Amino acid sequence: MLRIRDLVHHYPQHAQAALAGLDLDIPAGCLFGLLGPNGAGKTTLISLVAGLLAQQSGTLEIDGQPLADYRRTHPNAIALVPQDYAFYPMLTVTENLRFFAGVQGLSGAAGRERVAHALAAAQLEGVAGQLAEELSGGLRRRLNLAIGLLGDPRLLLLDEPTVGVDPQSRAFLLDTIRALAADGRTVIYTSHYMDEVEALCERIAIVDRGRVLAAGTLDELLHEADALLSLRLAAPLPAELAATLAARHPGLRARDGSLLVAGLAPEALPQLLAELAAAGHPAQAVSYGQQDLEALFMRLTHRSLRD
Ligand SMILES: Nc1ncnc2c1ncn2[C@@H]1O[C@H](COP(=O)(O)OP(=O)(O)OP(=O)(O)O)[C@@H](O)[C@H]1O
Repeated sequence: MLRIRDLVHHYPQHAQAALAGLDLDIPAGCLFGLLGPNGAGKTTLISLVAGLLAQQSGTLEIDGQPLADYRRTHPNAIALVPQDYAFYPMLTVTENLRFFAGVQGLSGAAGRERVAHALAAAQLEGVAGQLAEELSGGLRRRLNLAIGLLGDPRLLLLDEPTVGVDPQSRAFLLDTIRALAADGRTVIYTSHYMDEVEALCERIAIVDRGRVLAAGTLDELLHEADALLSLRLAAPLPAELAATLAARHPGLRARDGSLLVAGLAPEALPQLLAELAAAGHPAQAVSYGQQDLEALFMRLTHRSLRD
């Protein structure tokens, strides 16, 4: 459905390209995850697809049509749900929805039907008359999403839609997004949360410095990943010791009471176990050969998602 080739984008007064020749194919009806650290180019990419930024060079096509032509013939087919709250705090939930429906040319009975549909899809009926500024973080995210659904888009672009929400709202949002994709929509989902992308998305692209470093189904990506060594420890490793070990064993990271090491040569294992024991943190259990998206991500980008 969406075909992207050699997409380049420069912001004025910014020497480094935000997109540096990005290639990507996103099949129709796919729930697609864009995973990348801060500044990777995710927002720039979806802003270009949404038409918020003018295309500078490269190819952007939907169903074989240049994006600009597609947008002209299908004005409401692409919707962006931005990272920031994009509604009026001093209007109620319903007033916001009516206003944004009007902006999209949805008036009269059709407009009312779309507002009711968006309210129901985001389960906001119970707070329809409340001022947006009085909503909790989770309900604000749902209002952002509801506004994105007004035009019944075929392609929905979600920019970190679960940032700052409580676990219950997060679970609700993820279920809603799944249902939207199951309905045949194409959904592009950007996130820092590896677990969300893993659980939600059928296909994933790892993006960094304006390029796609790897793309495919989770299985395909993990197939290419290095085997992962996992050590269970009695207690979390002190940060200083973890840093010392990471300097000697690239791909090592401490997570709670575990130590994970990607791509460790088997002959280096005894030395690592001896170092841990000498430091007073002997491994209690060792497993080898797991695959892990986070390890692949770190190997490809040389940084963690929050760097
Ligand atoms: N309006 C702007 N003006 C100048 N430079 C920008 C602008 N927006 C983004 N950039 C730069 O372009 C690059 C890509 O940024 P972008 O926001 O697309 O990344 P991102 O992957 O969405 O990051 P984040 O997860 O932090 O939102 C970064 O180097 C960023 O500093």
